[in-house]
Amino acid sequence: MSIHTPKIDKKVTLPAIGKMKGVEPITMVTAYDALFAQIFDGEVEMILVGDSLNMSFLGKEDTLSATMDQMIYHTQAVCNGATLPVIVMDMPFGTYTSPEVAVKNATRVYQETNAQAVKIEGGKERAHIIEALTQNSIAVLGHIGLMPQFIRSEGGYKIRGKDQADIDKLIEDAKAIEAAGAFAIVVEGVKAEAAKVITEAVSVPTIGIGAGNATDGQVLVWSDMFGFFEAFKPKFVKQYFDGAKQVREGLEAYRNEVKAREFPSDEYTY
Ligand SMILES: Nc1nc(=O)c2c([nH]1)NC[C@@H]1CN(c3ccc(C(=O)N[C@@H](CCC(=O)O)C(=O)O)cc3)CN21
Ligand SMILES: CC(C)C(=O)C(=O)O
Repeated sequence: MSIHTPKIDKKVTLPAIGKMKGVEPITMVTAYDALFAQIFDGEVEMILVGDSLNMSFLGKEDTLSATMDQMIYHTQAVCNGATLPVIVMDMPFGTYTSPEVAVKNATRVYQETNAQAVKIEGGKERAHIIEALTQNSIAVLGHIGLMPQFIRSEGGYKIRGKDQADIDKLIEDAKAIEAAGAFAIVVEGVKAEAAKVITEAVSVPTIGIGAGNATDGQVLVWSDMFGFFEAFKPKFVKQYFDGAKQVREGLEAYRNEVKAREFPSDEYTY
């Protein structure tokens, strides 16, 4: 039905993502269902089925209680809606505690969904997990910097890369997960200067969120960028659409018409 012409007209592959570094910024958004995935199909190179869905779909306070079953269900929905972007599923908290556990859980992602990769939070300390996954032919998107699955143990969401020691640690993390085989790395909540040097230190693309504009790509949570998520608004969120406001206006019009017996008019009546 759409008269819209998509920007991307063929399947995006993981090697194609790698080749975009230094050539063209990579665009990524989250999606949790088929309807929005269908709208995003052909518009962005990558879609993340983020465990942020625990907050912006399920309404919980943090991401920690997301489960494999829940993530797989949403990833199936997203894969039903979008076929062109690389689709990445976030591995939930506690599902990659050892190489064996990680391989067992991530194998389900390839067997039960059409996702091309999984995302794992963690730097050097998780490199052996990423290595086990990639050696078992499961593609991994790394994730360093502010890592939401660490919120309780860290005592909050903390911006990283504020001093040279932390920048050095982040570079070490990025290099370790690149060496372990990650095809790209999400760099979240990091000072722009730090994200720039991290990006320069690795040969795989960095995908930034709250990490300035020197990374090789950007990712945003769809419900943040379109104004549906109202629980909080981090500084890095740019709102491109006023979703909640538009929906409320639509609902008010509907309510008024129903109350006035104006809807359904003849046009909508058998
Ligand atoms: N809807 C949504 N959007 C997200 O970007 C997101 C999620 N959910 N859930 C998982 C994580 C959590 N994220 C967050 C949450 C809060 C801040 C935050 O409060 N940031 C403060 C700065 C904190 C500091 O200075 O140390 C801010 O004011 O931006 C940042 C990232 C990003 N992720
Ligand atoms: C914020 C992004 C990068 C994420 O991990 C998520 O959506 O869960």
